[in-house]
Amino acid sequence: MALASGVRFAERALLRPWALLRGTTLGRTEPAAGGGGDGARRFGSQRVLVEPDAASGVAVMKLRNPPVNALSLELLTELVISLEKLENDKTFRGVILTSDCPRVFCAGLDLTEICGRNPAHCAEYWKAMQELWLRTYLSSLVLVAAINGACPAGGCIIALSCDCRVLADNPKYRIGLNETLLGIIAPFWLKDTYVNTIGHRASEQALQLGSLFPPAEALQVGLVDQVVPEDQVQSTALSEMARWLAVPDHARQLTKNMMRKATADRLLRQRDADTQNFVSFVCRDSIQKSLQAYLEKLRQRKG
Ligand SMILES: CCCCCCCCCC/C=C/CC(=O)SCCNC(=O)CCNC(=O)[C@H](O)C(C)(C)COP(=O)(O)OP(=O)(O)OC[C@H]1O[C@@H](n2cnc3c(N)ncnc32)[C@H](O)[C@@H]1OP(=O)(O)O
Repeated sequence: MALASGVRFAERALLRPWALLRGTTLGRTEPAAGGGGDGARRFGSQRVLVEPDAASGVAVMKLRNPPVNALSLELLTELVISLEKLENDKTFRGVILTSDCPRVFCAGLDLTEICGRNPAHCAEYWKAMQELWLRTYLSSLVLVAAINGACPAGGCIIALSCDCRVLADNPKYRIGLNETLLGIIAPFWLKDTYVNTIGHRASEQALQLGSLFPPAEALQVGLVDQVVPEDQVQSTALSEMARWLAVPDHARQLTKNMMRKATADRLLRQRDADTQNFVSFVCRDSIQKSLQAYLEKLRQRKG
């Protein structure tokens, strides 16, 4: 189903979220393997698998957009809706966000969504990206990122929007904002998220250099909170979750809001201008050429 253009993503998501899904099966509920009662039923969509555990109030949300969980418009939409669904269900207090794709947590923006596309599509795409960031950054739930693969750019931003990050100890699983290496610029709210996590000087250096940090360095700079052997990522994420859930919700939520609201408000105040900046920037011929060359390099690297 083609999406009507010109209508704000957020408005449509609030009014008729299902209409945003193209060829998806969001809302499907099926029993988890070996599961029995309601607490073991999983739901989700084509690209986001949700395994809820009502007893603990924690859901595991798995990104599954193979091969690399690139943030397509569909994946962004499904993530927003799944998160909203859990937020609205008072059974749930926490979400562990992880990947269902081997070796990659999330490859960031789906470059095919902004390469060779018209301005209206780029605008719609960017609004969806803004929406996901706002939802995750301000979520009332405890969000723990169980980073079980490479985590560049937009993938890093999703992880940084969580409250806590556990990274698998594998030198190939690098994390950071590498936009400059693609010839593009992280917008101010990505930069703000970085600064809020690792501080101004470290961000200044890492953003300009487009650094992707291997696990030990990511831990050292403060991009992640724990680095553990790969087979312990989920259990460590659950332990972290327990630590965060031990705090009364209202106190934790108000504190989170106090820490993050100003950063989110900055985007909310200039969301349309940010979209226009993005569109006019990525639609430049020179930027399109850079993106095209980068995609080509990725495709050739494989062979
Ligand atoms: C002045 C005003 C300023 C205005 C603001 C401007 C704002 C600009 C936008 C800023 C935001 C940017 C955020 C981003 O997220 S940009 C995206 C950056 N992402 C990357 O650089 C990651 C690229 N991918 C990789 O490094 C690797 O793929 C990987 C994630 C490490 C995994 O490696 P692996 O070896 O397992 O897999 P392959 O490399 O072989 O990839 C498999 C196929 O997937 C395709 N692919 C990979 N990444 C992407 C992607 N991000 N988008 C689309 N497609 C991707 C790859 O080409 C392979 O495809 P193929 O099978 O067809 O060959």
